Amino acid sequence: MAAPTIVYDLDGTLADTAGDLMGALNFVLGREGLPTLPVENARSLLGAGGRALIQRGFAACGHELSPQKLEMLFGDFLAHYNDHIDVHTRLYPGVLDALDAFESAGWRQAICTNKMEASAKMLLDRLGVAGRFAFICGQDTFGVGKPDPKPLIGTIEGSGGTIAGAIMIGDSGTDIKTARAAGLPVICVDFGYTDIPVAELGPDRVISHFDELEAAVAEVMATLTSGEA
Ligand SMILES: O=C(O)COP(=O)(O)O
Ligand SMILES: [Mg+2]
Repeated sequence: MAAPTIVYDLDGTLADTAGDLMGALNFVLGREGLPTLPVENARSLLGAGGRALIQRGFAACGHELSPQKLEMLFGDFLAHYNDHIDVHTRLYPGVLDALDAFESAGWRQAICTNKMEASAKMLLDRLGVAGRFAFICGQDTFGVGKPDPKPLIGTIEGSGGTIAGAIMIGDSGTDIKTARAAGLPVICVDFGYTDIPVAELGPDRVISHFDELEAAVAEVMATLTSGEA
């Protein structure tokens, strides 16, 4: 059987990126003369990519954006973000050990994020882990972002893996919907960016630390092969 594939979401799952994403949002809000938003707002603003973050951030300040204005702000947001991508951003505790464990066990590992592909690759490189992943997929890689299953399926295929035997690890309802639409099991961390507690959104398992990931994956995979799913 081909090596199984584990596909990770990035923001709120592998890395705590909220400080730098909210920093870039606050840069464009400030430039428009609007108040800045606290980093705690990240839970309800992140998860659907940069354009959605800007739209939601401006909506929180009572502003609707025209498509043209949004594109202009997105360009400035992205330039600021890419220049400050790892000021506050860190991998969550236990991530490196988990990546080591799955690599040693022969898994293919990949990323499927709603970040832009270039930003995701730059960030993973700065965090010293880009080489761990067989494929890194962003919101622009296949022309559509999560929750459409296309980027997840493309990530698995791009990694040389197969849907059967693949699993998604995420932090939000977006990741759960994406995994379900692609027919994959999904495990969620409970410390990421979602305003509704992730346990209420129906993942196969919830973990609170990466130390719990190997056991959770083993349990979910055993359930699938025994047909109890
Ligand atoms: O950039 C975002 O809003 C979310 O990205 P994610 O898909 O890695 O959580
Ligand atoms: Mg996420």
